[in-house]
Amino acid sequence: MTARIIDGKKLAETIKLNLADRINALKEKDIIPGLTVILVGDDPASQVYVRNKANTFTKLGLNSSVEQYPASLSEEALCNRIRELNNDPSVHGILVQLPLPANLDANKVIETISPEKDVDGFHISNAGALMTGRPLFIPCTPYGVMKMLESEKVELRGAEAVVIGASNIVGKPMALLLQKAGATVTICNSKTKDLAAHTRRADVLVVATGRAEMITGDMIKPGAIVIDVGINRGSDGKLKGDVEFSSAKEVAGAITPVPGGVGPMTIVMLLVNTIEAAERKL
Ligand SMILES: NC(=O)C1=CN([C@@H]2O[C@H](COP(=O)(O)OP(=O)(O)OC[C@H]3O[C@@H](n4cnc5c(N)ncnc54)[C@H](OP(=O)(O)O)[C@@H]3O)[C@@H](O)[C@H]2O)C=CC1
Ligand SMILES: Nc1nc(=O)c2c([nH]1)NC[C@@H]1CN(c3ccc(C(=O)N[C@@H](CCC(=O)O)C(=O)O)cc3)C=[N+]21
Ligand SMILES: [Mg+2]
Repeated sequence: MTARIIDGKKLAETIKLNLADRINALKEKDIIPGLTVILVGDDPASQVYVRNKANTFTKLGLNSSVEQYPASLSEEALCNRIRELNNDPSVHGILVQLPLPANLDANKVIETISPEKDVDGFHISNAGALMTGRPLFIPCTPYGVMKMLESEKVELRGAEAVVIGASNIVGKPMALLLQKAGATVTICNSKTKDLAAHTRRADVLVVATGRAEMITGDMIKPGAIVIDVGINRGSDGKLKGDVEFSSAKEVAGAITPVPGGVGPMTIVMLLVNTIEAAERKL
């Protein structure tokens, strides 16, 4: 048996179509949801993502601007610019593309963003709000994964969910959302002993490590739902997930591809969060 492919690109398009009413209702009140993306340095991969985000926004008639700064930008100058954006009523969302150059303290920069405009959900107060069950913004990638599981009608209550990766932007919020939905959650990291023993128990397996194709079919429970968050660019320029798709699809019940899986969902949830931020200003 071969796995069902969970088409993130298609689901993202469907969600976008369903946002039209909310966007129009805002426009009738003369509000156009606006996102400002700040990119520091000249990492080519970051430039691609930032361009994808901006294109998605403008196609839907939303405002989006990208501000690019040299890697030499000082922390103070960056924080001052963020404070200006915090006070600009035409800006509903502010996103500082990560990773930042090493001379900048990412925590300090993110905590300068007003929590009401932190559409990534990375601000420490938004992380705390999510943890205590009162989220202001749900981080886009885990949010998108939950929408994929919903669309697949995956029963999460009582499910064994295993999340590999424990970052603040993917693994940890992912685990919280799965837990809230009723799953029994295990979080694995690079020190986990016998990773395969954990992954083989998973009804729902979410992989977010940044280690290309580290999860192979023999590590997957037959019929499991496999969500591959990884984005790894090979030396051939092609994108690879953290899951070896060819072997995993022979065992899993359903699986997300890379590209065309979680990535497009992340962008559409950023749209959702920005619209939500604008609606709160009504
Ligand atoms: N599709 C999308 O929209 C997005 C994709 N990504 C992609 O997702 C991946 C993860 O991103 P991010 O969370 O930011 O990465 P981080 O590097 O911040 O975190 C990686 C996590 O994986 C764990 N890990 C690393 N190696 C192993 C291993 N061999 N076994 C078990 N756990 C391991 C680390 O463990 P430890 O804590 O012990 O260090 C850490 O917790 C990347 O490929 C990234 O590009 C990220 C954001 C959005
Ligand atoms: N503050 C901040 N917020 C983020 O959300 C954030 C970030 N920093 N830094 C980098 C990661 C990564 N990320 C992706 C978003 C979309 C795709 C995406 O659209 N992927 C497409 C293909 C892209 C391609 O072809 O390169 C896909 O998987 O089909 C991928 C990765 C958001 N991130
Ligand atoms: Mg993807």
